[in-house]
Amino acid sequence: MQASDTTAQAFHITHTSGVVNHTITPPASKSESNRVLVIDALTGRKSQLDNLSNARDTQTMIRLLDSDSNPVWDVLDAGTTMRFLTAFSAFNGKPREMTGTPRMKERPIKLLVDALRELGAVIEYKEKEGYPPILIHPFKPELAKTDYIKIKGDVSSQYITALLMIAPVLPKGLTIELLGHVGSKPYIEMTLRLMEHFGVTSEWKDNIIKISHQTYKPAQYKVESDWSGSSYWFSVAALAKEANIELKGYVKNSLQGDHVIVDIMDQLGVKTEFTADGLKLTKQPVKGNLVWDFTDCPDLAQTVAVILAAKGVEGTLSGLQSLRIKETDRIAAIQNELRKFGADMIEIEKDVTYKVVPGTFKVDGQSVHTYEDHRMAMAFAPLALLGKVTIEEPSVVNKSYPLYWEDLKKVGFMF
Ligand SMILES: O=C(O)C1=C[C@@H](OP(=O)(O)O)[C@@H](O)[C@H](O)C1
Ligand SMILES: C=C(OP(=O)(O)O)C(=O)O
Repeated sequence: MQASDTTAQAFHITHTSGVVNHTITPPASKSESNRVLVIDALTGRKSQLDNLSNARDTQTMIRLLDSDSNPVWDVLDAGTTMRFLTAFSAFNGKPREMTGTPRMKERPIKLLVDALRELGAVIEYKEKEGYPPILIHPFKPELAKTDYIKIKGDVSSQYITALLMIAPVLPKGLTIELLGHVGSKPYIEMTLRLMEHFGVTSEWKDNIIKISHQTYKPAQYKVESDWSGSSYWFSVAALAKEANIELKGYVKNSLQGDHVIVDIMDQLGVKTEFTADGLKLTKQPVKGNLVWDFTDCPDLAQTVAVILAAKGVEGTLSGLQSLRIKETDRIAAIQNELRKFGADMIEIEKDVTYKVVPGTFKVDGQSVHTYEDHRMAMAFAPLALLGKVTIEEPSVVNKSYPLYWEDLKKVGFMF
């Protein structure tokens, strides 16, 4: 079976030598790409955006922004595309239906819709109250009813990013008061830093972010490689017998919060050195059991849970509260699949804190169900360094890392 045959039902994967000494360029960040695309659309499309991601989520964003006259925008399973384009469309002056996959119809959007309604937007739910699909009626930014809104910070930062990006376009700008604990905070910081790159300043003090009415300025921007996507290479380095892996396209002062994978993996057996154009990963001894809060970096939780189990190290993962509303219920998915290998992730505090217990972890031909979640496939595939493993529905990786299987193949994984 070819790794490029993404229609295959399952990949049976092995790696005979266990040695990985290669250079890889992971895809560009879909989070950065999707932000600069929306900012560019609000700037009259005059910027030069380099190295946009080939992730399906970004390609969907590009395709939809290119079809402004299309009354139905189907984002498929892309959370950022759904949330960012909902706020964008609310003030675009055109009628629009925003829809997506069956799973997207289960991912909440109420907090964002409520905030946009307060601003004056007219939005209806087509099926279930609080969830896509939604119908957005024409409305102009000049008619915005308020310049101050409150929104809960602990459900999805994507709602906040969506509102921030349209804030300078509103006649009086927008002040957002974040209520409660703020999750995925580095993603909000990334938004503000990218807005600044395109000429818009903001002020964030305590729980209040203030943006005055301003005009975005076209600029050149080059998207960095994806740090969430790098995590699977940290996993390969951790599980290989020998590893010397170079990852291209990364910078030390990244806008992406997931660069904390460097610190997490420093404890779990991977040493990182920054090079002129990326990273070099080599093996080092595991330093001890891991205790980590994933509130700021939820997309790394699956990778780290699998590495802990495979390395036979216990670890406590907290801050997992947003995992249940992502591409799948990621807490249940990790538990189900780790159990197939003799390990477990046990509940310490419901929905928030879990402990990975390696138990009798062994890789011997198990089949991993991927729940339409790219990160389930990518987090479990490196286990092929320890034995034969099957990954079901491998095409799920297209959402963020379409060439993942080709890249694994380049470093000796066999399908
Ligand atoms: O803004 C972004 O680009 C993202 C924010 C995070 O979502 P939440 O804010 O919903 O945690 C993250 O999980 C997602 O993959 C990308
Ligand atoms: C949660 C993710 O994406 P989104 O919410 O944008 O669908 C992800 O890529 O892990």
